[in-house]
Amino acid sequence: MSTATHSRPRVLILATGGTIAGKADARSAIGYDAGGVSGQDLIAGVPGLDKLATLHVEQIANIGSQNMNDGVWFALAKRIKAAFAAHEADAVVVTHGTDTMEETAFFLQTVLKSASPVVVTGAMRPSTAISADGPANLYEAVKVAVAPQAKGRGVMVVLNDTIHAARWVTKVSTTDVQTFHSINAGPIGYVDPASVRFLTPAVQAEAAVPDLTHAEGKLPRVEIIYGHSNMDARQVDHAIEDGARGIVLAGIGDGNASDEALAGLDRAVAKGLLVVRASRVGSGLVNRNVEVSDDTHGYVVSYDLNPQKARILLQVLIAGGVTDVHAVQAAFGQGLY
Ligand SMILES: NC(=O)C[C@H](N)C(=O)O
Repeated sequence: MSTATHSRPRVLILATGGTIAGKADARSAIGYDAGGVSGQDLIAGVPGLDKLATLHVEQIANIGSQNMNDGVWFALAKRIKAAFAAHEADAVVVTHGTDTMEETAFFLQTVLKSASPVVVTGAMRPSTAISADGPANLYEAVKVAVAPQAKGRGVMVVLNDTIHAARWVTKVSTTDVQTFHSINAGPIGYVDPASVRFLTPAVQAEAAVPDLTHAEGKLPRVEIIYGHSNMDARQVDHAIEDGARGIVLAGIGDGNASDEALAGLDRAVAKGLLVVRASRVGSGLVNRNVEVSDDTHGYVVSYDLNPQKARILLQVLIAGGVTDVHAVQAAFGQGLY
């Protein structure tokens, strides 16, 4: 991308696939394959996009986000960091599948420390569907990315006229176009043909995590173990034997688990694994020392982070050498006031 002075803001679009790039499957009336249409073709299908910004598109991957992986995450993080460092772009828009969009957005939020906007968008209907939602979402994502008031807000998710912060956004419907909600906090803003309006001031918490954007390859292994009634410790013991560095409990209620499962988690702590108590419930915070004495067991709590985001934060911390239980707990509290 040129660094010359531009009258329009410069937006780097990084395409990774997803339903937004999905095409109908000729074998079935309802089926489609996520990924397939190129980022270049996606922007060509959105009238007026070129009037919002000078666009440059790069294809980072073309996959359904069910196949999202550390390799694509690091490729995205490095490219975004390099683009901002070289003043190549004023903002970045990532096109992505919705299944793991919240995880990619949170990973990027965790490892990037830039005031320039990064907006992740996608679609619930494939590009070939009647009333495909991708073009409007892409248009709105670029519109938010270039809005002056988007600066300093970190990584955002924009779909269906709604702007979400990476920390709180989560997918709540398998099929609805309004699938993203910001649990506990609500959306941070709205975008519509008339305006981009934020509901909160721009305060981006300084992430208490190491800079990993130069790291290569894979994040350390952290398992999520889903709590349920009649729970034993077999999965916990298996994770220990299998070499996991950490376990996130998607606990019942307030991050709870049976005595048997907790005994397994204690074995994990004794073996040097980091154990984070999160909740499968979907809203509310998991606080320390309520029904479970975290101080005694040596556990960390996830506060407002859902299990899949707690896993990412723990992976990034371990990868960066932050393994002291107090430092890990402090990092989970960053972003809360
Ligand atoms: N709506 C979607 O994008 C779902 C798709 N499986 C994906 O995450 O890539």
